[in-house]
Amino acid sequence: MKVLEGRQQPILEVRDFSFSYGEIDEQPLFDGLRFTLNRNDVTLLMGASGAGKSSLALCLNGLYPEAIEGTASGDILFYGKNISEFERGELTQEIGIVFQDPESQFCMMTVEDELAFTLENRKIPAPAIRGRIKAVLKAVGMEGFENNKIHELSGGQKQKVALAAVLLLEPEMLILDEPTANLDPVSSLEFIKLVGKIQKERQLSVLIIEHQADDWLDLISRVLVIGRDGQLLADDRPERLFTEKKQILEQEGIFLPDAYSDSPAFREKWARIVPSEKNVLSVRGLSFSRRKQEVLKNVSMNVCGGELVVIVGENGAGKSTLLQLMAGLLDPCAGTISLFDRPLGTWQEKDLRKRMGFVFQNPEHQFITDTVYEELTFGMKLNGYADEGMESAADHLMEQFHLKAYRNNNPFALSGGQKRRLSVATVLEETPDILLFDEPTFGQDAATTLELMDYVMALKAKGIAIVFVTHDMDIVDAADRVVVLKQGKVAFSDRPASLWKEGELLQAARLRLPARLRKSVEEGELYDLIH
Ligand SMILES: Nc1ncnc2c1ncn2[C@@H]1O[C@H](COP(=O)(O)OP(=O)(O)OP(=O)(O)O)[C@@H](O)[C@H]1O
Ligand SMILES: Nc1ncnc2c1ncn2[C@@H]1O[C@H](COP(=O)(O)OP(=O)(O)OP(=O)(O)O)[C@@H](O)[C@H]1O
Repeated sequence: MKVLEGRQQPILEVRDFSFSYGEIDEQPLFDGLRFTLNRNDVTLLMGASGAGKSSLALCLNGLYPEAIEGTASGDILFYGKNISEFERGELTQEIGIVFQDPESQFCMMTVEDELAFTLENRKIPAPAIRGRIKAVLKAVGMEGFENNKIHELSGGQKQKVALAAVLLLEPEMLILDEPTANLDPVSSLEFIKLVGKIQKERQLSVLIIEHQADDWLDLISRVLVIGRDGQLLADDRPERLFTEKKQILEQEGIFLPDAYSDSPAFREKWARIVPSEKNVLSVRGLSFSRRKQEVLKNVSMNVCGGELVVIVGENGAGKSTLLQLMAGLLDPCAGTISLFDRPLGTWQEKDLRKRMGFVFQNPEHQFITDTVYEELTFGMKLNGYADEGMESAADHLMEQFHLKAYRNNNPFALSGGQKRRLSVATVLEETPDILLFDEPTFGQDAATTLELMDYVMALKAKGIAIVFVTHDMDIVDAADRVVVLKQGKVAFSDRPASLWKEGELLQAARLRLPARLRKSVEEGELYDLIH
């Protein structure tokens, strides 16, 4: 593509673009959008969960109408040419997109095959392929993973491979849809730094979709906000949007960056309720191997009634594996896991599921029915709910989790944040003794994160034991106890306040301080975070 020098060269022009998953005149998702993205600009796209950010990304990159059903009007031009005039697949080489759910973009078995496929499509000569793959894997922190099977990677590792694949495309424009959602805190910072470097080197146009702008502030020059009503609510410089126009974000329930926000830290939002001393779940001497790799080594921990325990650690540390073992979905190679002093293996499956709720890292792995309502009532039916009770319980959950308008929608056709809320809501129909959540708040805007946490904290106050796997250090800060996993071993288990003093451990486990401490302490004083 021939490009002119200069900062204001338009790369993508959106002219009066409207889109609907149904008919365009009935409730369009966005309506008459008009904006231009320039070469060498980094733009942040913000909006409440469900506002239409991912859908817009798919339209911009030409995946509509090929890959998504719906109706649209208006035009999108790439370097002045209407995107509908591009050959099939041509535009996807020019506008690289990293999807919100990285699993949806893979088509090969191993990491190397996936990346080689991208390079072969670009007609890169075979002898150069290996070297390029090695270099890109190093850049995203996945050196040596060439022969690993993609479906056997951890969530964050998959996200890193998806990023590597798009970087290999060397596109003119990058669209990144919540690219750091599953990355550990330091990997997330490293990735943002990498995007900045590549953007500068290649003068790319980058569009980032993120709920939390904080770590991107040094990179972005412009912010677009789409409202729940499908209108473009703002198109401005970050400094102005986050100050003079911040009420737009507040009204839409969007996170203000911490540097511009005076809202209290998460840990101050909920009254501190001391957990009981009653052990609900105990893990003793647990070891677990996947293939020949020992993923967990001699792990012991307890979770008490009314306690919020968070498990943290770098991508691939073994967090999701530990949670699945705690839920009885995998069997330990050594050690025991007991619920109320009875090993999990001695429980009837039906009783175990009544007493414990489990939310998968990827919400789609959990969905088994065709509508939001059926999904919510599936467990209730198994547990013998009466019809009227079931209807009102499901209504209550849909109301709480902003899913009422999607009652009859297919769970797979929800937005990322809506899927996450549905997967959390499905385990709340009963009041179990323990809830295990794998990254429950990812993909949420400020308002829905707070509502979800309010709900969970109310359950904790009732005495329910809660375990989170999370990369969100502000949520860690609000927990009763934090367990740090490092290469499958427990490296720390105590109050979060004690962890924040352990600079070396934070660094080794690729963690960060929560925002309230980052604000007051120069992070670099504790350790040199990005090398
Ligand atoms: N394939 C689909 N069919 C029908 N409706 C859909 C489909 N995909 C998404 N939607 C609906 O379109 C709306 C916008 O979804 P989209 O994923 O674009 O939102 P988003 O702003 O990216 O949200 P989030 O921040 O939660 O990821 C949502 O209400 C969603 O339920
Ligand atoms: N199904 C599987 N088969 C083989 N190995 C696996 C499988 N699932 C995960 N692993 C490996 O086990 C290790 C731990 O994975 P796990 O998903 O528990 O990590 P995690 O701490 O949850 O990571 P993340 O923060 O990226 O989600 C990783 O090295 C991963 O590659």
